Amino acid sequence: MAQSKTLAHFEPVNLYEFEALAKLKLPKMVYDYYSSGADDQYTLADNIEAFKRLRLVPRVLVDISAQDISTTILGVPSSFPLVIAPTAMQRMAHPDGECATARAAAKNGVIMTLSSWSTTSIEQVAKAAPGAPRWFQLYVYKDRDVTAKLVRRAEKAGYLAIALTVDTPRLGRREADIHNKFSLPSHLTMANFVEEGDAEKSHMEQGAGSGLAAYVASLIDRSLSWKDIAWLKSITRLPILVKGVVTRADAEIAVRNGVAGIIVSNHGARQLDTSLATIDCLEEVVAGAQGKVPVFVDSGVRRGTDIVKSLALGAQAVQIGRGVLWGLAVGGEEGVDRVLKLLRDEFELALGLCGCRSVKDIRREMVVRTTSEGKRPLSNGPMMNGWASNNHARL
Ligand SMILES: Cc1cc2nc3c(=O)[nH]c(=O)nc-3n(C[C@H](O)[C@H](O)[C@H](O)COP(=O)(O)O)c2cc1C
Ligand SMILES: CCCCC(=O)C(=O)O
Repeated sequence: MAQSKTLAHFEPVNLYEFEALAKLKLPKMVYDYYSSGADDQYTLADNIEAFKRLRLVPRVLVDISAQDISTTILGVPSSFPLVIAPTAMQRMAHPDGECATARAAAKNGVIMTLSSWSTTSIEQVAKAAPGAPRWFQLYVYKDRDVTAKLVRRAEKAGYLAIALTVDTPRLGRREADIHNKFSLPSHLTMANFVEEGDAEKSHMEQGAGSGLAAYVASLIDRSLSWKDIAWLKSITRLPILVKGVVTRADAEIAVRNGVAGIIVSNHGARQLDTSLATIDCLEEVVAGAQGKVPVFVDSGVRRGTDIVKSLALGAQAVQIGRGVLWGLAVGGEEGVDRVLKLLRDEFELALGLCGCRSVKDIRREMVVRTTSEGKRPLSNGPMMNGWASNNHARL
């Protein structure tokens, strides 16, 4: 098989190499859509840079011969603290699209989130890996009946939670998509609307600019507000997570509105350019959540060390978006499987080298903020945290 052959010839050993290989394989329009951020892409770069500014402070001579990196997410076991973020239109990356992702997620014991804008239907994805834990990401259409129907279908098909995306009342301006006149290739559909015979929602027109921007502008409900959490709760018994919160104030409101979890996200820098990197917002949001609901983080996670840092700053797990798309493009299910295993191995290694046997051993003190040159800020003194200086008081 051509896909496997590529893997056999050049085995990517990190997510950046998966991206480089994916770029070679994908049509330019598709690669550009997947990789782009909004406007000048300052936040796109900063999502990565911000993780680099954080440095780890390891402890030594801890027996790590029996590591356990598993965790529990909303009551569901997860082989390590990672959830697959929703990314739209996965069959542009590989013909097996969302089904390949679902199978690889199930095989690796991690939760997959399916996008509202999948190119495979809610039910088909459920059938691809029966019984595996999955969340459904919701975009709210102006037509609330259409929206409610999506939620009911997800519930019926066994999805365990609804991730309501709250950072996209309008689409961020992705300049490559405008140049490329991006639209969903005509052999593919927004599969959740095909059965309804709703061509306006299942297809995307190619027009003068980004077809996606036009689709969002005409169909997505810009009036979405906090009161709609109550509406959503009135139509489903599934737990609701809000995806796209980046402030303490919004985290507090989310908790008051009875959400089951908060996902700190800037949508992989595809919405508001020059917004803060999410890893720099995480602690604020964790404070706002007051320990009442779990907090997750995405945008810029590329390495096992990024997962350690996210957990040290209070996340229960990370989500990854593009990494899975690169895996899909490189090798379908096998490619996603490789990406998940890679991140799992990197996380286990980083955790062990930090002197942690399990995720429970992760402490805030393991992470320090540095300047962009990787220097500790002077104001924090030479040894700015107890983790490094308290002479093994923990042990
Ligand atoms: C190509 C692409 C499509 C996406 N589609 C969706 C989507 O349908 N719904 C959603 O809530 N987020 C979507 N996102 C955002 C991701 O869920 C996630 O927040 C982001 O990709 C995380 O950043 P990362 O790509 O740096 O891991 C998409 C992101 C990308 C790159
Ligand atoms: C409304 C956005 C469509 C899919 C998406 O979330 C993305 O491209 O980032």
